[in-house]
Parts: sequence; C-alpha cells; structure tokens
Amino acid sequence: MDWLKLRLFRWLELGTEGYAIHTRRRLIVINVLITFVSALSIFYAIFFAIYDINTFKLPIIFMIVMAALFLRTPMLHNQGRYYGDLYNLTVWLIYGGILVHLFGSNSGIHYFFLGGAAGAILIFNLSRNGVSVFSFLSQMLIFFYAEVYRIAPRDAYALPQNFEYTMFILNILFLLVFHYCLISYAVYLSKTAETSLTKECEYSNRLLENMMPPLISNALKSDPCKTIAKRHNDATIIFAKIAGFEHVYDTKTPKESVELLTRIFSEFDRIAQAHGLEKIKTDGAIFMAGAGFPLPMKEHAKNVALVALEMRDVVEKFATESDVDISLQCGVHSGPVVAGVIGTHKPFYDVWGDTVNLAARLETNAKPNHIQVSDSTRQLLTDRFSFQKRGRVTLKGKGKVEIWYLIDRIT
Ligand SMILES: Nc1ncnc2c1ncn2[C@@H]1O[C@H](COP(=O)(O)OP(=O)(O)OP(=O)(O)O)[C@@H](O)[C@H]1O
Repeated sequence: MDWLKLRLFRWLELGTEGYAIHTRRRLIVINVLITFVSALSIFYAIFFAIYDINTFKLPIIFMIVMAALFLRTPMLHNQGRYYGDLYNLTVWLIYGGILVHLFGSNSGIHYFFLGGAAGAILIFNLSRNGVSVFSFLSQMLIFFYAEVYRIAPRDAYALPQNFEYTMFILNILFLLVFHYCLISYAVYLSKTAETSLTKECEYSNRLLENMMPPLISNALKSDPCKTIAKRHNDATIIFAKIAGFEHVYDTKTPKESVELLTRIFSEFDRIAQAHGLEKIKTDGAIFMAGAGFPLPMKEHAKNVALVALEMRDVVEKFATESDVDISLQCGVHSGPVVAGVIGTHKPFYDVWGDTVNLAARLETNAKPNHIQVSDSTRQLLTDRFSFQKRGRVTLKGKGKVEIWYLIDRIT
C-alpha cells in the first residue's frame, strides 16, 4: 500500500521539480486533474466496450488516445511553467467538446466544464493571467452553450434512455468526487498556509520576547516602527565580568570553555530573573543587567546588590568545581538611564547614559573578586549591606570618583 502511495505521489509531482512552491502546487493540481480525467476516460472506454464494442469502437479508441494525451502533460511542465496548462486546456476543450457533441447534453458530460471552470479558479486564483481568464471563460461558454441549446447526441451514438440516464448519474457522481477533491485540496492549502503562518508568528514572538522585556516586545508587536526610548530616573546598572576566564580557553577545550561560560551565565540569568532584573546583554565574559526599567522598581539598588553577591558565590562555586582560576569582577552604579530599542533589523533593548558608562568603568577598574559600587548606590543600601571604603579613584573620563567595595548583606 505504502509503495503504491509513494508511486502515486511521485507521479503527481512529476515535472514540478525545480519550480517555486506556489507554481509547484498549481502543477500538482493539474497532474491530479489529468490523472482523474484519464482514469475516467479509461473507465468509460471499458464501460462502452462492455455495452457494445462494435457501435462504440471509434469513441472507445478516441477516449484511450485522449487519456494517453492527457498523461503527457507532466512532460510539458519541464518546458515552461504554463506549457502544461495550455496543452492540457487545449486537449480538454477538444476532448470535452467532441464528447458533448457525440453523446449530447443529456449525458451530463458538459457539467465537467463547470468543474473545469471551478478548477481554473483554484489553480490560478483568477489572476489577470491570460491562461487563467481564457481557461475559465472558455469552459463556462461551452457549459452554457450545451445547457441552453440542449445538444442532441449523434444518431449513431444515441443511447437508450435508461443508459443515458445512468451515464448522467455517473457523470454527476464523478463530478461530485472531482469537486470534493478540489475543495479538500483548497482546504488543505489554506490549512497548511495558516499553520506555517501561526508557527512563524509564534517563533518570531518567542524570539522577540527573549530579546526584550514583555512590555517592550508587546509594544513592538502592535507597532514594529514605533520608537521606543524612555528616561528612568531611578535605576541601577551592573556590569559583571568573570575575571580570569580568558585563561580558561588556554587550559580547557573550546567546547568545555563555552559550556562552562554557558552554565555560569545560565545561573546569572536565573538569579537576575529571580530578583526582577532586566538582562541587557552578554559581551564575551561580561554580563550586563539592571533594575528600575522598563518598569519602576522601588528597591532597584538592593536587588542589584543581592544579585551581585549571589553571582560572586556562583562564580566561586564553578571555580572550585571546574578547577579554574576565575572570580567575579563587578561594577554597580545607580542613577538615571535612558532605555530603548535600537534598530529595526535585529532590534535589541539597551540602556544608555552616564550611569551606564560609570557602572562599566567601575567594572573595568575593579580588581578580580571585588564588587565595586559608586557612592550613590551605597547611599541607597547603607543600612542593609556592609561596605569597605576604597576611596576616591580617578576613572577615565569621569575624574575622581568615590568607590566602595560591597562586602555582604547585613542579616
Ligand atoms: N549600553 C551599553 N552597553 C555596553 N557597554 C556600554 C553601554 N554604554 C556604555 N558602555 C561602556 O561604558 C564605557 C564607558 O563609556 P564612555 O562613553 O564613558 O567612554 P568611551 O569613550 O565610550 O569609552 P572607551 O574609551 O572605553 O571606548 C565604555 O567602555 C562603553 O563600552
């Protein structure tokens, strides 16, 4: 059974290789149609042969020849994307026209032109394409002509009334099957398109949600061109570097090094998330995050300080476990920031301003295994954390800045 199915699918896709997906679909529908019409022709050839082979010798030969001509259509797809359509349409108009002429309107054969016109709508979407319009109009014309003028059968092929009636019923049944196939295919196409659209949409939403806070990603989803930039007066920024990580690359394999960094940063992510911080980015062995944006946070400095202390413990744990000489080197500063989204291609949420610059400077200026905070951050935390004064230090571009080491929380 599977073998037969595979053969059938292969046959239906014949001549469609190499075309764009929408053209392939159209050509596959044509292959389905010609297979259906050829099978029907052979069925009728056998039907007439059983009924009276001598009288219907010519129509029987005609039907077999036409079935063979229809089956040639896939070979023409290779010549050009409309060759198969034109060839198939020409064969069908001649074939169907002659059959109506031979067996008359009462046989119901002309209803196949109605089905063909509906097929043209499905195949071409009735675009302004000449083949599409010609296919639809010519078939509708033949149908109305046969229906209005009630064409009589050729004398030699006039069938007894009950036979003619059987043929009519059979044709209507076949037409129903034909329409069922067409509609099922149309439904299948729209379902496939809908599913892939939903998948794409979910994927890009997930990407956007991973790249920026939900508040921002929702704003971008509703208006992708919106400029997102906002000043937040009470924020705290942390730059956390894994000092000594550059030597890990010398002692461990690239895979081991990247795996270790990923595990550490995953822990950082978890800690930051648990304290409501917004992760901004990682750059090499530096993890940057903050609090107080995009939504205000009353305890922004406290939460960042807690995160810094937990990060220090995490790095210590990994250093022991993996036997590497790494430690946390951190800079924290509180003040106003501007947060927003840069770019429309690969957009990302970022923060800027002097507060960010100073936090970065505090990190680069820190010694390994030290969390340096500015005086403004310390003032927000005095009663809950312990500090050690480092003193006034000159930082590049900032002049003399009072710096403190964050030691621990006061329990
Ligand atoms: N949004 C941000 N993301 C990452 N780093 C940042 C961000 N904003 C500022 N920085 C970093 O803060 C540091 C200080 O910035 P500042 O503007 O004071 O000086 P700069 O002249 O840009 O610094 P540098 O001379 O180190 O390039 C810089 O190293 C910069 O990379």
